[in-house]
Formats: sequence, C-alpha cells, structure tokens
Amino acid sequence: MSTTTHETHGDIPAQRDAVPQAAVLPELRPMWWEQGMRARADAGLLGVFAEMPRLVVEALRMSWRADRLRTAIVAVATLASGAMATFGLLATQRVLVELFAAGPTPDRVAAAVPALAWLAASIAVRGALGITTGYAMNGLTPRVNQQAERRLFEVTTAVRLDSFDQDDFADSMERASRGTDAVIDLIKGVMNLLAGVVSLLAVTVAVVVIHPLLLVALLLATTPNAYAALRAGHERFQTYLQGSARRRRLWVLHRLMAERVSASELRSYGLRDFLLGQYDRVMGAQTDIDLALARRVTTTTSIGAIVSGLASAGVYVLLGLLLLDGRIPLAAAATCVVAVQAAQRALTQVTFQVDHVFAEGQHFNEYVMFLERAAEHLPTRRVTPAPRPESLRELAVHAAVHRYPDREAPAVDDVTLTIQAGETIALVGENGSGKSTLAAMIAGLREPASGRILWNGRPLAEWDRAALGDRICVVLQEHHRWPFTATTNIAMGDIGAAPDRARIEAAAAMAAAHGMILELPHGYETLLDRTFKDGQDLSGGQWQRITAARGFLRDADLLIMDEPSSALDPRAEDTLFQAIRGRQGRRTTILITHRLANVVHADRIFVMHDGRLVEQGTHDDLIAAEGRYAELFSLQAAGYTGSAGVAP
Ligand SMILES: Nc1ncnc2c1ncn2[C@@H]1O[C@H](COP(=O)(O)OP(=O)(O)OP(=O)(O)O)[C@@H](O)[C@H]1O
Repeated sequence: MSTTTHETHGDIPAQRDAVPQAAVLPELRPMWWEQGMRARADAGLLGVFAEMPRLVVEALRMSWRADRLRTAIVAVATLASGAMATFGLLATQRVLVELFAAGPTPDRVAAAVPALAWLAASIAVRGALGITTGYAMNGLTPRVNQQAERRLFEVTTAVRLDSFDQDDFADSMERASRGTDAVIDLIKGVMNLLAGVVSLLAVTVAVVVIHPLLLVALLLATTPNAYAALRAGHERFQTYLQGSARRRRLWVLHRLMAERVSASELRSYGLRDFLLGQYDRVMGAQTDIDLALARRVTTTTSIGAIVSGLASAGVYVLLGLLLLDGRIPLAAAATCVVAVQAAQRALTQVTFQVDHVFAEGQHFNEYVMFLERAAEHLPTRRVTPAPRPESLRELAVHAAVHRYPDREAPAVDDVTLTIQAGETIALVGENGSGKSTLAAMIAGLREPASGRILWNGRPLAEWDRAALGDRICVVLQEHHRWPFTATTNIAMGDIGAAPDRARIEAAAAMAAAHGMILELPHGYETLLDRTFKDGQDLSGGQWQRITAARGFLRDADLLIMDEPSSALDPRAEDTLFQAIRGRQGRRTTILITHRLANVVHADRIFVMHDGRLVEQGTHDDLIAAEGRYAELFSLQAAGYTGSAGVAP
C-alpha cells in the first residue's frame, strides 16, 4: 500500500487537471462521461448565470408546492424589510439635515426627534420582519427538504435496475443528493438577494441624488470584489463537479471502516492498515486538490479585495474634494458617508448572496438535471392502459440476449425456452453462466437487449406492470437483510395485503423459519437490526429462511428462487424443497441451484453455459445424454459417495 500520497500527487496543486494518471486509483481517473460536465463547468460565468432564472423559478415553485403560506410570508417580509432600509436611510438623512441646520442645539435636537422616531420605528419594523422571516423559514425548511428528498427517492426507486450498473448514474445521484439541500439554501439566498437588491436600490437613489459621480465611484469600489467572489464560487464548483467518484470512494471507505457489516472481515483479515492506507491515498488526492483550490480562491478574492479597498479610499477622497469645493453641503456629505457605508454593506450582501445563489443554484441544477435525466432510466411507459395479465398459462423466452454495460460477452446469449404453467423447472450451470440474469429477465427486472419474454404469448412489457408483478415472486440470490421486524420481513412478500399473522406463520413454516423466529427474544416482533436497541441479527442460514418465507407468502403464479438453500442446514433444506415440490402441478416455479440433488424432481432442467442454453430435459434424460449436466451431477455425487458418476 502506497503511503507516498504527497509524492505521487505532488504536482496536483500546480494544475487542477494534472493528476498523474498512473499514480491515481482507476476509479479516481477522469472518466469519459465527465467531459460533458467539465464542458458545462468550463462554460464560464455567463453561461451558468443564464441558467439561474430558470433554477430560481423551479426552486420557488418547489417551495410554493411545499408550503404556500410560509413561502408567501418569507417573500413579502423580505421585500418589506428591503423597503424599510430605504425608509431608514431617508429618516437618517432627515435627522442629519435637522442636526446640521443653523440655530441653538436644543432646537435642532427637538427638530430631529420626529425623524429619529421614524428611524427607530423603521429599525423596529425591520427587526420584526426579520423575526417573521426567520420563523417562516424555520417552518419552510423541513417541508421543502422533505419534498426535495422525496422526489429524489421517487425516482431512485423507480428507475430500471440496470441504471445501478452505470457509474455515471451513481455519480450524478451523489450530486443530486447534495442538491436536495440546495433547494432551501437557494430560496434563502434568493430572498436575501432580493432584500439586498432593494436596499441597494434605495442607497443608490440616495447617492445619485447627492452627486451622480459618487455612483460611479461606488461601483468602482465594489465591482472587483463582487467579480472575485463569483469567480471563486465558479472555481469551487468546477472542482466539486470533478470530485464525484472521489467523494463516493471516500464514502465507501468511511462505511467499510465504521460499519458493522464489514467489521468482522476487517478484523479477521487484518485489513485495518490496508483500508487506512486506501483512505490516506484517496484523501491525500482530495486534500491536494482542496489546497490547490484554496490557493486559487484566495488569490482571486485577495486581488478583488485590494482593488475594491483602493477604490473605496478613492470614493472618500472624492467626497472630501466635493465638500472642499463647496459642491455639496456638510449635511449631504454626512448623509453620503452613511449612504456609502450602507451601499457597501448592501453591495457586500448582494455580492455574497449572488455568490451563494450561484453556488447553490449549480448544486440545485445537478438535482434538477438528475431528475430530468432519470426519465431516460425509467421503464418505458405505455400511453394506453395495459391489460392486466391472467393466470400464467405459458411463459416463453425467445432468442433472449442480455449484455451488461462494458461487458463484451453477453451474459445471456440467444436463449429460447418455454415453460408451461404448473411446471417446476431448474436452471443449472457453472458460476457466471447466466442463470440469475436470465431469471431476472423472466421476472421483468432486466430487459432483454434483443429477443422477447412472453407471458401467455404477450411480451412482459405490454402487460400492466404492477399487476404482472403481483403474479411473480422472486427470491434473489443476493437477498437484502431488511432492517425491520421478522414479521415485516416476511410480510414484505405481499406488501399490498393487510398483514395476516396466520399467513405469515404458514409461509415461515414452509421455509423452516417458524420455530427459529419463535425463539428470538421478541418472537415475530424482533427487530432484525443489531444497530438499534433490542435489535437482533441472524445467522446466514436463518436470514435465508426468512427470505424464502417472504417468497412463499404470496402463492405467486410464478416463483423464482435463486439459490434459496445455499446456507441452509440439511433439515431446513429438506423442508424448503418439500414446500417447493408442493407447488408442482399447481403453480410454476423456476429454481436455480448448484445443489443438483434438489433438481432431480424438477419437470425439466435447463443447463446453461457461457450465457447459452446447452442442454435441457429431465434428470434422467440429461444423465443418459452424458453431457455437461451428467458431468456436474457426477462430480457432486462423488462428494457424497466417494466415487464418480453415481446417479441416485
Ligand atoms: N451487474 C452486473 N454487471 C456486469 N456484469 C455482471 C453483472 N451481473 C452479472 N454479471 C456478469 O454476467 C455473467 C452472468 O452472471 P449471472 O449472475 O447471471 O451468472 P449465474 O449463472 O447466476 O452465476 P452464479 O452461479 O455464480 O450465481 C457473469 O459473467 C457475471 O460476471
């Protein structure tokens, strides 16, 4: 493990894109799909600015949908607060005029009192409006966040399964998750920007009234700072855009080092130093990039601040000259100092908010673009309502091909087979021969690249998707350990139905799970997540029983069981296969297993090899044919009997 991060990445700070290819983990190299993003990031400030109005409207629309009343309160209070700033400035001017007027001091102070009262009132109203905005914003924030996140999850739970095989999808999802937080920040930024712009307009008017030349000076004093802030924001976002893979990698490493699932293997294999080394390497690259960014940002903002500072000094010199020249009276000059300071504050606020809106707008844009692009990942929608499938009579696979992204050889290659209702068929073959992929296509989880899967003669995609899903149940090889109670874990097999304890227990019994669940500290109500109070974990075989029970809960027309018994003890395995045999002639079952003794009773066995269907028939047919199946069967049987080639 390399610990020479700073040597290998020594030249990163010099240039953002100069990460030496050979020294970087493959997953951290710039990918071809990043080119589009980089083009967008390099589009320049103006290009990105052009997108802002659309994004702001979209964010406000989301806020409006989430909570109309609070959105309206925030908008009105913000604008009113800006208007109050104008009012306050006018009152200040009035106070100064009265104080600088000729006459005895008590009279001048007395004359200034009404204006002072107005000034105090405007400050009080502004304060009240600020509290109102804060109060409304506090209520708005969780509602908007919830809506933004929900929309994201609505999409991530609906996209096709193959989307998760694409790294660009995962990266854009990572940025979209960050973008959910950006909605409310964008709205806050826009509101603050509005307030800033209103007060800026107010002081601009005041300054122009005093002397138009001051406006030019004021602009000169603030524009360099504003531009520098925006430039820096743009730089930050460019770097952010290119770091998706790196951030995801870090997140993976965080989880590997801090989560329960990997804790045992980490210790048993002594992976601590290895993982810490990986972390140092990725984090080292990230730190170098961050430092380079910090240097660029600091240079940009420093130059902006210096130029702005010099120009500010110029404004005061100009004011002094105008005063000395007698072109403006003393009261006006004093107001002007107040106005210039107010203008600078307002401009600083506006600049800061523009930068903020700009940065959050770009994050929000990632969210919006992800939602838009995700439409391409959704299953094709039918315009006309699709018919609901009747009970399965025949399931046919015609010349089906499936190819995973970036894999040249098809995982399933030109497979044709027909299954009649009530049959129990077995898919067997060596690891990687395509069994699970074929099963996933039959279940409608993956679409064939070419060829067709027909349910009662009609392609799967032409049936009502939800109704078809109700007729198919899949027990996956890589089942998920859902962190819910045992009851819920099984009830999830028929999530649309009201939970029925008797049904759940019957399904558990079919999978040899009933007794085992009763022995848990809280029986069926035991939470199967050790990371919560009173939560429990199960052994691998116990989890597999729960998973199989979930498959049995709904007496589905078609049950696909992918390696349902790999972790089961012989007794549990026997119970499970008896349950599967109980479906024979009544319901259709597709069984994938390497334990060939369990497929002897199947109506037909399909043998796959390198994605192709190479043999089919009953156990006896295939043994007699002395082909691949007979060879695999003999090898396994020899393990039990100590001799080769023994059929039961
Ligand atoms: N998500 C994926 N992305 C890329 N390739 C995949 C993916 N899933 C499977 N493959 C590849 O597709 C081929 C078929 O895999 P599949 O899981 O269908 O085989 P299998 O016969 O079920 O194997 P096993 O007996 O090990 O479960 C293999 O070469 C595998 O490496």
